[in-house]
Amino acid sequence: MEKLTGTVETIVFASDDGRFSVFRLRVDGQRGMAAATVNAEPPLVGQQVTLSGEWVRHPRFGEQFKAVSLTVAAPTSAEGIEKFLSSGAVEGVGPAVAHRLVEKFGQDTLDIIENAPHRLREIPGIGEKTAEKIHRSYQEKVELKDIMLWLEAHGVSGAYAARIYQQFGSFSLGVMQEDPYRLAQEVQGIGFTTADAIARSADVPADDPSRLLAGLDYTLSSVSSAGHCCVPAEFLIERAARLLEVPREAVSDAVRSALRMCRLYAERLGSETLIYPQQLYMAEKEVSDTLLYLKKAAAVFPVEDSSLLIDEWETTDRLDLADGQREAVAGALQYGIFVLTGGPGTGKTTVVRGMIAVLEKLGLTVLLGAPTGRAAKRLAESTGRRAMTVHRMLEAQGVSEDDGSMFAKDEDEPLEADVIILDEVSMMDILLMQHFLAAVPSGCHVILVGDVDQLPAVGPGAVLREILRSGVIPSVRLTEVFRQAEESIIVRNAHAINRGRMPECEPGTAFEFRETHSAEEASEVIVQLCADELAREGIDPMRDVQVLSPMHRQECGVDVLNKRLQEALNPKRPGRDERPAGWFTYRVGDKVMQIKNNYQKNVFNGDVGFITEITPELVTVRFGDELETDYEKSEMQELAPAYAVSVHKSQGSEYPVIILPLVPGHHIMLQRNLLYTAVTRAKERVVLVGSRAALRTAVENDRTRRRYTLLAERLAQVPEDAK
Ligand SMILES: Nc1ncnc2c1ncn2[C@@H]1O[C@H](COP(=O)(O)OP(=O)(O)OP(=O)(O)O)[C@@H](O)[C@H]1O
Repeated sequence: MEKLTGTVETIVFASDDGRFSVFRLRVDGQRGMAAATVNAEPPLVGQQVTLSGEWVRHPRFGEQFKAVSLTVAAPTSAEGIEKFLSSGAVEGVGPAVAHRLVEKFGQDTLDIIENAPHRLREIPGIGEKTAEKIHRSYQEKVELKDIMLWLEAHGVSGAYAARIYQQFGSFSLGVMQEDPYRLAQEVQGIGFTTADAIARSADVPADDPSRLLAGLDYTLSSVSSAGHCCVPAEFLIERAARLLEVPREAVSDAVRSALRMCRLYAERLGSETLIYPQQLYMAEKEVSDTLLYLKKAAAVFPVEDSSLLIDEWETTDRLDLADGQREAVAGALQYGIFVLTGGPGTGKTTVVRGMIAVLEKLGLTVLLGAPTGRAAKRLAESTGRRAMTVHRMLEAQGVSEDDGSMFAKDEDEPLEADVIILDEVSMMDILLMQHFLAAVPSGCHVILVGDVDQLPAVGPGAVLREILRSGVIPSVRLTEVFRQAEESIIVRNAHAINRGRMPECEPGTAFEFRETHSAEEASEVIVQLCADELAREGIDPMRDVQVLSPMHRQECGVDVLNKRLQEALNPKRPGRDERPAGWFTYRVGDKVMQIKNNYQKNVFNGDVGFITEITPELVTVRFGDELETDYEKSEMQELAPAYAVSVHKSQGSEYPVIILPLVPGHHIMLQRNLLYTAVTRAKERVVLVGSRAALRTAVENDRTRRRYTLLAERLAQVPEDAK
């Protein structure tokens, strides 16, 4: 490793996320300048830096010093100080003021800015406010530099400095030294591993209680991101002990003390003890309590004979409801909480329309919602009423959910409605359900509609399934399929798959299977179908076809398919602007998906659009016919390429044609409810591509991985008279 010392002359490039920069420096004892790169925030112009790393040859930029670490000393010479201050690094100081300051205070300038800012007023033109501004801005730089130095000195990348400073300001060094695990909890982008590296270098012992707790938190959060609300104690202890490299007994003790502090909670189920993080314990308990309360506190609507009202609607709508459907419409009038489930084409939407008609006839206010923007839009279209996302209904505050939404609607300011109907409830996790139920006014009837056989929510819990499993919440499960036979081979096959039977796949029908012998071949067939075969049949591969995949990585995973489909459907051309962002280079014309709800832009998770323009600052995306939205560089992570999307991401959306690869490499994802969810996204045509063996595995595998949650037990356990 070589060392290089010099004075920074110019900053050539600094990435927005502070993870990479290029600068030029005048190397000590040498003539001329050198270019250097570092995976960190850039130093300041005028700073004395010492780099260690190696010389490399960049194909475009030539000889560069690639630094793996950078340490900074404040400029010491008067000339260096003036250069540093002139660079605009300190607010309130430009070249003229810098010159006057150095002329007056010489080598002491920085010392005076830092420790005696009142003296800055000796310079004509600097008043009290400006002096204070200069002091504060310089102080910030000094602190940031100190944090960076501390991190580098402890073997952790200085790139985290800005984020730590943003969160803890002047307390940063204190937090890093005294309570480093707070970094993992409170600084975005810092996980347990980084916080642990910082803590260990600050000599925090391996069995320090704060370390054990942080390790438990981390293990529990990775468990909940796999969809669980709780986890068997044994499993938690085993995993945390392995992560922390400490004996199991130490972790057991930490669990016991966390339970005493109410940081963790425990429940017993048979011989098993299940451990919850506090947030999910509260969520599960509140959801259970509120559901039972709603059941008990249902308002009695002014209707003598509901069947007359239903008859009337059947006549106007020229429809004969099946018994289950009738029971469900009546359920909306009768119960404070009611669940309607059923597969595709079983008439859930028809029942919802019936419910709305009957409830409105009684002059009741009905609110409609769904967990995603796409699902809300479809609900609005099929009922002819306004429908909102649950987040919007609850008036989520904050730009996107990641900001840790707070909701304006809650128990203190509940929603205003007599009845609330939510669709696609299989996609709601326990936390969203908790927030929703908190905002339901007393006496209001809540109707939850969804297909319980779909994949559960991405977040923790399996709310819909658990409510049904409890057996204590009134519900109807529709099983009869009403869709016309000819248009419903997709629906028929969806039901077959759901019962564990192989689907009928016939060439030339709306449900085809293309046999391939390798993942490479499958991905070639998919590209050929989109770029050639379907296009020749007049199907627009960009707008009408959605390629889905069970996985992200691997040959037939979402990432590879996106690259290959982009190459085939929207190739590189001179004059077609591009923007690299992470692993994908976006191009004008690309099909993209919004992957977070963004209330300011009015675009929601799952919305698909096309890039219409790329400038050095902005990427413009058109969603639908009306909405055009600009994305700044820092917002690009809200987008993902959408030539192919994961089955999970497709939940709640429908497409004319879906193509799904099923190859043995997808092994763990070959599950019945995943295949079922994918197939039920298609309105007109399904093409499965892969091996029959993989299809069979998916159909037969109904061992959907168990989700640890005790919502059903909680609901069912409460003594009958309290329900
Ligand atoms: N009782 C009935 N008699 C005749 N046709 C019906 C009946 N119920 C529903 N249908 C028809 O069956 C089709 C499917 O119904 P609907 O759209 O309500 O089902 P769904 O469960 O919401 O389906 P999906 O989940 O696929 O949207 C529609 O064309 C609807 O008009």
